Amino acid sequence: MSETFFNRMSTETGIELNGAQKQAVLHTEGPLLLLASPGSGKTTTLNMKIAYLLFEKKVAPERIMAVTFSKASARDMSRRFDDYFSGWSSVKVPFSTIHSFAYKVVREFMRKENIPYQLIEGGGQKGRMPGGLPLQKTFILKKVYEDVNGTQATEEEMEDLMSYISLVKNRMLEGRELERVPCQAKAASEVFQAYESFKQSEAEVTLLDFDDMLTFCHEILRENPDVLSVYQQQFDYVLTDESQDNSIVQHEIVEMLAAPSNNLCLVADDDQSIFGWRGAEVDKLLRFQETYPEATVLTMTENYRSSEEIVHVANRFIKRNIDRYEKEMTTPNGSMQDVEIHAFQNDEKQLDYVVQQIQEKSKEETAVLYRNHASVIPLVDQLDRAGIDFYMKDSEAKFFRHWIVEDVLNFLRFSYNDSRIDILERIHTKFNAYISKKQMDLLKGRNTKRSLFDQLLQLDVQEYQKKSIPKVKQTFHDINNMRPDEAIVTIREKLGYDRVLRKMVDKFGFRADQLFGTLDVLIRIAESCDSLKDFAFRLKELEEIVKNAHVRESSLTLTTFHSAKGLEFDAVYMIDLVDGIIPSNDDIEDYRDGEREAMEEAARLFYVGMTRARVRLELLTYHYLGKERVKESTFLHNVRTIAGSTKKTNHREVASRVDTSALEGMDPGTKVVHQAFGRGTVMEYKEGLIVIHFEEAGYKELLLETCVERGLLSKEKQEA
Ligand SMILES: Nc1ncnc2c1ncn2[C@@H]1O[C@H](COP(=O)(O)OP(=O)(O)OP(=O)(O)O)[C@@H](O)[C@H]1O
Repeated sequence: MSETFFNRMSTETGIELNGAQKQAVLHTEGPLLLLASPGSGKTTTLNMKIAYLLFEKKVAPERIMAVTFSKASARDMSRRFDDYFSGWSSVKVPFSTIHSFAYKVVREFMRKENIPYQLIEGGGQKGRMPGGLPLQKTFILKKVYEDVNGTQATEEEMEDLMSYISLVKNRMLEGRELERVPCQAKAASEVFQAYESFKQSEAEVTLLDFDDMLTFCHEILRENPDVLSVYQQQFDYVLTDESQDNSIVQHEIVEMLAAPSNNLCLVADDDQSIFGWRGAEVDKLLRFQETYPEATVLTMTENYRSSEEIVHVANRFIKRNIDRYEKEMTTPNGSMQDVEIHAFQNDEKQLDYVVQQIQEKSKEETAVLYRNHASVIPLVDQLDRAGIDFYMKDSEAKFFRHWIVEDVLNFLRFSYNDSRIDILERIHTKFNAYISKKQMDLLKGRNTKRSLFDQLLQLDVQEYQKKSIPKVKQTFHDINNMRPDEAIVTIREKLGYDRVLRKMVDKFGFRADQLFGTLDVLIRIAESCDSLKDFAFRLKELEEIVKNAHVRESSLTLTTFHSAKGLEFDAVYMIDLVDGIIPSNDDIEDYRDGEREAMEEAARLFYVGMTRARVRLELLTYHYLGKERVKESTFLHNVRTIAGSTKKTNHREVASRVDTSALEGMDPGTKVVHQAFGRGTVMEYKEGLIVIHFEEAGYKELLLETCVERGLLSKEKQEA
């Protein structure tokens, strides 16, 4: 009977399921973990499974709970389902997110219990805080931060606090555990507790943020067996896609809901878990059989998406990670073209290359992938100037509102007219005229249209100011006649803005790479502008372009690695592959301190990126970012090693001088034994150094030559 179904499915959809996929479709009763590699048809199989339940087992659609990761993936899933089956039936499957289910539970419960509540995220908030500000999450957080610390939170601290709160709630942490979660914001755990008590007691109604949906829903279901039972009886089958990105609280909601029949199907790829920073808990998957001893675990490792070359490189690459289910990804697709690696002199040359490639190969469905939002702005600028249309998956205009951008614009405004006290007020502490608060107050009282520098000199100024103020005045005057890129460099170097920023980094814990990165991006944009006015205008224009880029139709997609999840393209360019960006400096530091979690997540992000490509995968790096010398990404180095060893060229310059036979295939992920340190896994091989994580001795960087010469290191023998 099922063969008839599969035959019909293949005629209707053009997809002939493989053995593992069919097995996954047919396994409907009891817990199932479907662990699968990228492009192995997870989403496809999940759709087919739902079709099987509906059309073959005649399950009513409302008795299936099909959960996706985000609203966007719920839409994608629904569209794919319609593409496959709209000719078959007009049934609509209610795909939803855990969040929307949780909100429904909370809503119904609060209504029934007559508990008034209000959301503090997502717009449309009613009510005011003491002081008149709207009852919104950010305002509340700013207020409680100030109450706890006596100072205002910086933008970075706010961002970090938001992630911290999300993580704490998604992992359901309490008490001392709160202090163990790293957060750059001062006294984060106290701020969190103050925030929680504000929400519960300050307003007339209970205030809820988005994460509260999950924790409240969890609590309601756990503490009210009658309520839980009502929801359990609504669904016969629970299926979740992208389960590697579910947090503990989300996993537990799903588990409660699927009980007692446990007709639960989790579709996941532990190697694509990239949301650990907001509480995703891959460990839950790794322990699935502990939770459900009767569970079936199926793996699907045949990648239908990518070429042989891409699959080979990605498969070898991800083995550098230790915390994972071991799988071997293969592909029925043939050989197409090598994975290309290009190293440019600087980021500007990389940009030129990408734009030129896109122009030449405009027919291909292409994506440019990057880690940070800011790094794509210069590309947006160049593409727009070249008249190339693009779509941005997660268009983010926040860059243009960053205080660094505001500062630079204010410097430029002041260079036009140095009598504007309102502008000097905002920047007087940020350049080297050393204007004190008292002097500012005196200036404010004067109210004339003359140069504020001239007026300052009439006040009681310090000896050093007598020299510095005329110089600064002249520099501002010069800036007004400069090209905009030159003007920004002058602000940074001659007016001392860089120095001020460095001090702020030390004092307030800002991230230096972000601040200076923002300035570098501004310089890139300024380079194509003729005047300061042009530059200011162009920034506004770019902000609009970015804001509108998520609605355009185009064969070119610009997206962060994170948002590329689940997508596929003919050609993929991964840009800015340098240490400090991917992996980030924090990832590298943690790793050197013996904590591999962040580094492994960064590697997964890199892996998600590579596995989006069907045919052409280009990995791009450079030697200089602006003026700063940078190192190519460790991950790119891994790929070079893998690609090199595939071609049988000897890429191991050091090893070639010694007996290399012991090292054949010692790529990241290889299990080794060291005479002194015991068993371990190769993490990295770079410039003669091999980094190994030993089970007992932890991380070691060893000189490969020495290890080989002395016969200290060998590959672990595979068990027969
Ligand atoms: N049995 C099959 N035969 C041919 N093509 C298939 C088969 N299964 C899936 N595909 C195709 O392979 C591609 C990848 O499938 P899908 O997007 O479902 O994979 P996935 O596992 O969800 O990927 P990822 O986790 O990387 O997002 C799609 O183009 C899909 O149509």
